[in-house]
Amino acid sequence: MNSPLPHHSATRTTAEQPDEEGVHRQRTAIAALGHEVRALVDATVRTTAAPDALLRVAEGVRGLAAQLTGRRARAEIPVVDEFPGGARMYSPVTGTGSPLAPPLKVTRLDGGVAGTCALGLAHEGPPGYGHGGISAMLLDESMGWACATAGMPGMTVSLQMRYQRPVPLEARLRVLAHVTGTEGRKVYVAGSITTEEDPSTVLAAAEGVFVSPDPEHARALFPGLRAPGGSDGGTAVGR
Ligand SMILES: CCCCCCCCCCCC(=O)SCCNC(=O)CCNC(=O)[C@H](O)C(C)(C)COP(=O)(O)OP(=O)(O)OC[C@H]1O[C@@H](n2cnc3c(N)ncnc32)[C@H](O)[C@@H]1OP(=O)(O)O
Repeated sequence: MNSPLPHHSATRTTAEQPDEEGVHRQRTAIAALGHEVRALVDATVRTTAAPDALLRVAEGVRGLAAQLTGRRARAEIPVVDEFPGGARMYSPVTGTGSPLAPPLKVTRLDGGVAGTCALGLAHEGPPGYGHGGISAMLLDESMGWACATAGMPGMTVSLQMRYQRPVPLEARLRVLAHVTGTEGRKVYVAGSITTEEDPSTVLAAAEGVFVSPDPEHARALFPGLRAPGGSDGGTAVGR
């Protein structure tokens, strides 16, 4: 699992809740498929193959996609997820099941979180370097985790980025985030990206404001979210 932070396993209601072993098997399989599709994405943006080969592969991929049956509804929280504050298998940032995710692995630090990942050619902005939007995504997500770790899961209302050096592709990166203050439902957070090799040179930095929605707003935004036990329809957030 990619998100070893505290989670709320009872915050979601589903008609068919698999047992712990079933969830583990499903997550393992989701991560295995995510890994292979990420490799496919990498090969897709790296290849120099001729048009005939590209068209042949396109046909094969269409056939594979047709085997992925079932369809999760837009606001449905996957049975393998723990939201908020836990595993998000299909997150475009941390999700081991997402071909879009680097994926970023987040761990708790004293006073914040640290994330590690490497970006690939699929995340390119300037040739050889990461796209600025991808850096913002890594920071936004890590800062969101810092809020959750501080007990105030929230949504970004402001994110100010500073791009100081280009972020190299194919280098191990370290993303740090910590809460700098709170004011009512507002959480102030700061974050930075460096390489693991040179942690003293900040490549990109961000300051953000996150807001914990009040319970009524959270219920409206996330209808799949329920309080532990699910009886009162309340939420585990918005405190
Ligand atoms: C369940 C959790 C799940 C948490 C889920 C976590 C998933 C993590 C994902 C990573 C993070 C994301 O990408 S989140 C996705 C991107 N963000 C969004 O889509 C958020 C869109 N915004 C919204 O939906 C809304 O703004 C909410 C729900 C966040 C808050 O609405 P609200 O509850 O009505 O809050 P509102 O009264 O307007 O504002 C609350 C306080 O914040 C201040 N405020 C508002 N905007 C700003 C701002 N830009 N800069 C400074 N301060 C601001 C207000 O002045 C007010 O201060 P005062 O008067 O109280 O002093």
